[in-house]
Amino acid sequence: MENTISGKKFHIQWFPGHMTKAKRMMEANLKLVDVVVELLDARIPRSSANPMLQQLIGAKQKIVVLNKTDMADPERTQAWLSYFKKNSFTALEVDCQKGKGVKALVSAIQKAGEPTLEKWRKKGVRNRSIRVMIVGIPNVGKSTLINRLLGKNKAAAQNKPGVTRGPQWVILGKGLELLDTPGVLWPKFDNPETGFCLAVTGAIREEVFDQETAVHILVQRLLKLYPQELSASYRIELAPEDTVETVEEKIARARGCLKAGGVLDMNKTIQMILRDFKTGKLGSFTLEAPPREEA
Ligand SMILES: Nc1nc2c(ncn2[C@@H]2O[C@H](COP(=O)(O)OP(=O)(O)OP(=O)(O)O)[C@@H](O)[C@H]2O)c(=O)[nH]1
Repeated sequence: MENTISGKKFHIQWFPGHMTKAKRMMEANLKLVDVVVELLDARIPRSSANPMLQQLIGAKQKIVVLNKTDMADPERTQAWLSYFKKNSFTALEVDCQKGKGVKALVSAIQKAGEPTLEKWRKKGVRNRSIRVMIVGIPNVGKSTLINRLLGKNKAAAQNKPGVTRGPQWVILGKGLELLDTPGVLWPKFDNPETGFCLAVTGAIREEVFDQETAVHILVQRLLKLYPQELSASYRIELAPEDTVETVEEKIARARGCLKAGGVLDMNKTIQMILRDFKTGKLGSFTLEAPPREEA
């Protein structure tokens, strides 16, 4: 993929090959479940969704869950939840790291599974559990959510895309059974904007995109959306004549990113900004607004 975004060329070296196996496995597993929980990154609800999922799950019940809300703009999270609800989706917010919203999710799954149970009851089956599966793009927090639902550290959660494996059903209690293996949705790169959002939030490995360009676009975006927060976070004064480059230099100076001889170390600065954004240290930012708001 190569294209321009905000006047800058943004290229992602993406080889979808290794996602094919994950996709096949997910398709097979989807057939086994009653309720699908689609986990999205609250900072990029559009880019972290894969529209193909809807085709794959057909008429099955789906719950949209915005995760990492601790790192997202609360106002935009509410706007996205309203948007999903208006479009007839059950939508919730969670912070899987702290376990916020997980109880409400369990209730929502029980509610979503009720029509299936009703069908089974009509056939005379009384003790059938609701079968659930979590799906989402790499690094969105699937394993962390499974751990939260299990209440113990069973599935391995690591901050590296593509590490979740090992299928089996686990009993959650409350009439719920969870597929231990989440469905890994392949990231979509239908436009450079999506690629950029996936890159700066950690859904794709840093080796496959140009960090400098990604950070330039990120700083440009933050200057537009969250200038006060950016200025407060790095303790820099912003001026009307500032450009992305001058702002990055101010950040380098404020953070003492210097090479020998007092020269600004822009490489180090770029990596620091990217890390600060990814980990939420920079602030609670959401890069995408729901469709109607943007009009
Ligand atoms: N701040 C924050 N971090 C989170 C949250 N949920 C998950 N994380 C972090 O995000 C990273 C990825 O989480 P995982 O649970 O491994 O994600 P995954 O979707 O299973 O990842 P893959 O195995 O790559 O598909 C980890 O460092 C988690 O600690 C959250 O709500 N807030």
